[in-house]
Amino acid sequence: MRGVDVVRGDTHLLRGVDWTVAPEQRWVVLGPNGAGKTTLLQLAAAHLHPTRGTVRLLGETLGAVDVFELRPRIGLTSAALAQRIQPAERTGDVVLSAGYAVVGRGRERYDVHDLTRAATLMKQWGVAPMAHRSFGTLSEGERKRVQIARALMPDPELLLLDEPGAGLDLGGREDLVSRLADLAHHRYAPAQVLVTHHVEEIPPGYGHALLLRGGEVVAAGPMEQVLTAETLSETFGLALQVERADGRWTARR
Ligand SMILES: Nc1ncnc2c1ncn2[C@@H]1O[C@H](COP(=O)(O)OP(=O)(O)OP(=O)(O)O)[C@@H](O)[C@H]1O
Repeated sequence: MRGVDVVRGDTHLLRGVDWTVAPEQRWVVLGPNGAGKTTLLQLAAAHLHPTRGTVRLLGETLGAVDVFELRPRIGLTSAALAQRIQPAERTGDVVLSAGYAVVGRGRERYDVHDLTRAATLMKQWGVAPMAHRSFGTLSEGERKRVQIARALMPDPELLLLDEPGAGLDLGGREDLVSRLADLAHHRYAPAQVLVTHHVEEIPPGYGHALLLRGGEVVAAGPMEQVLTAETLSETFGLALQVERADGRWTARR
């Protein structure tokens, strides 16, 4: 992104954003409520165009590419997408139908490759035993993992996770963080961008951070340089102490 503004009425949702994610990088986007994180991710998912500036995604420029060709190359999980999944949908179909970028299994035909990939991803994300259950009967943690398996189904080049830890209990969060850490360390995994409010949710293996406040970038770059008491305090508007131990981060007043 170069000089990106997103403006609605008189409000700047994003202002002057410059940001580059390289294929092998894993980024966390941190900021308080209303900072513009979801808006940033919507741009990165080719679901939104900038008002000003340039967004280049996977070698294509937004505005000069058919977004329907671009979107299957990008995996996205978000609360908004999760709401579109029918509670009665079979969990296995939620994952399987992602290959066709549809919610709800219709008349698509799946080959053995699709079925094998869906089964493998469901096993990796610990949801294989629920394949035959309806999505609506799953716990929040299980639903989150199903959504990530779904996002990975088309083998995307870029994976965008909007608050995957929201609504999870401590055990669910720790399980998710360790699975995301495994994915982060995987050599052939896609570039990854994870949006969160909490430094405790940063998986080991994520090396870069972008801090957002009021639609503007406070800091962006290698995690150790960016995630300091000073920048985090500025981002969240309160005096914070930041600590790192065994690859995990904590913050407190
Ligand atoms: N269409 C719109 N018109 C005006 N303001 C909008 C519009 N869409 C979003 N906003 C505002 O833009 C700001 C940024 O929203 P965004 O959802 O990107 O923030 P966020 O950082 O993801 O917040 P949260 O952490 O609460 O999810 C918010 O104040 C929101 O109310």
